Amino acid sequence: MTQPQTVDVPLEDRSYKIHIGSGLIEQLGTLCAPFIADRHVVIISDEKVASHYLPKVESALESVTSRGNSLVVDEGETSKSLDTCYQLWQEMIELPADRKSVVVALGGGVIGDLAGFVAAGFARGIDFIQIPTSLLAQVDSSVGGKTGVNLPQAKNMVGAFWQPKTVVIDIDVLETLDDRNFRAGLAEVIKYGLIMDDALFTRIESSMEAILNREPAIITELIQRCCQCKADVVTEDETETSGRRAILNYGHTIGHAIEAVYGYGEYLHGEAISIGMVAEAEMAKALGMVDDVFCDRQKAIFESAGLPTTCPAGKEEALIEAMTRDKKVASGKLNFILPTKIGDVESVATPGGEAIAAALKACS
Ligand SMILES: NC(=O)c1ccc[n+]([C@@H]2O[C@H](COP(=O)([O-])OP(=O)(O)OC[C@H]3O[C@@H](n4cnc5c(N)ncnc54)[C@H](O)[C@@H]3O)[C@@H](O)[C@H]2O)c1
Ligand SMILES: O=C(O)C(=O)C[C@@H](O)[C@H](O)[C@H](O)COP(=O)(O)O
Ligand SMILES: [Zn+2]
Repeated sequence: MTQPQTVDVPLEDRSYKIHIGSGLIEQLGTLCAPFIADRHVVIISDEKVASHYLPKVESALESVTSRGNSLVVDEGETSKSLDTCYQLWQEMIELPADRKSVVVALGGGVIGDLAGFVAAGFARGIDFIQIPTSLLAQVDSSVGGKTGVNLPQAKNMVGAFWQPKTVVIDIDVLETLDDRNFRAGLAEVIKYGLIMDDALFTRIESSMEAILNREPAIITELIQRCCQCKADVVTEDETETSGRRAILNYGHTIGHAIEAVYGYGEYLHGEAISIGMVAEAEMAKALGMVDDVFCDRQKAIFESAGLPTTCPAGKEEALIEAMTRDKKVASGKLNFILPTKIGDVESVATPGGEAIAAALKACS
């Protein structure tokens, strides 16, 4: 077994390590011992992930604590709701969990965001650990401490910044992830190339076959590079105050609107932001920030990853309405993160109607 790689997230008293490698679920006891030894553990997972990995995780953690419970919710985006939080808080108080209990999020981004928020709210905040199992969660959502749930009107509208104590990424679990969800995770990987790492973008372009074949070396490399990119951004602007962290939102203004307008079921997050990035690049083109060459190259990489780049016409008004509820709206002005070249983006305050129309036309 090769040594796990680590990425540090230096955030003063909220600092933590991300461990990346093969066979790490078996090593969970050792990796998590500093945070869970002899403490009560509440593993939160979804039914699909639990069916594959819960017994293994429970048994690995039993080596460091004898007190633990597992709570399993339905799989899918609709579990990222206040109703599910309430249900989990009720179950935790009955266990009973207390302020020294530790939540372990075992699953994709839905479970990480949900369980993180459950931990942030329970007894005014208890420790939590991320064990991300989808590609999307391994490259993005498990890092950085954004936790929360959706409202029907707006994605991720209720939440908290709550950093995990550690993140353990076992690449072996990707074996059981279905193809559609694997490709959805690639949308966030491509995003990191587009917003801040042109070499990563070129690497993805030239390695798509190996990536889609899930060759461990390239997958480990992508996870490591994305986690490092995210750690760098989060370290600079943990709570999205200076604006630096907002670059991670490229494609998300339209992407989140698509997810909400279609009822959080039709499009996976990665699919919605793939369409969102294509549309927002058209907006940047309408503003003279990028040219056709950029837009074509970006669209081609999403197509080669098997990701959607359009959604049906007819929902433009609902999409605009949903965008007005984006968390990047400040003092009534909606900010978009738009590309200037591969590897760089800028924040643009309320582009004109023509640019927004160009973006929505590109969606359909
Ligand atoms: N907090 C953040 O910074 C951040 C960043 C990006 C995305 N997100 C959020 O993440 C969510 C999307 O995450 P996701 O795409 O992981 O969705 P998800 O958690 O629903 O997982 C996708 C599907 O894959 C299954 N699955 C997960 N791991 C598996 C495995 N190893 N084997 C078999 N099946 C597995 C799940 O059961 C689910 O059906 C969205 O809600 C999005 O808003 C948050
Ligand atoms: O971590 C961040 O910051 C991001 O923006 C990462 C995004 O990929 C992610 O989808 C995030 O949940 C979106 O955040 P939001 O603040 O727009 O809800
Ligand atoms: Zn995202």
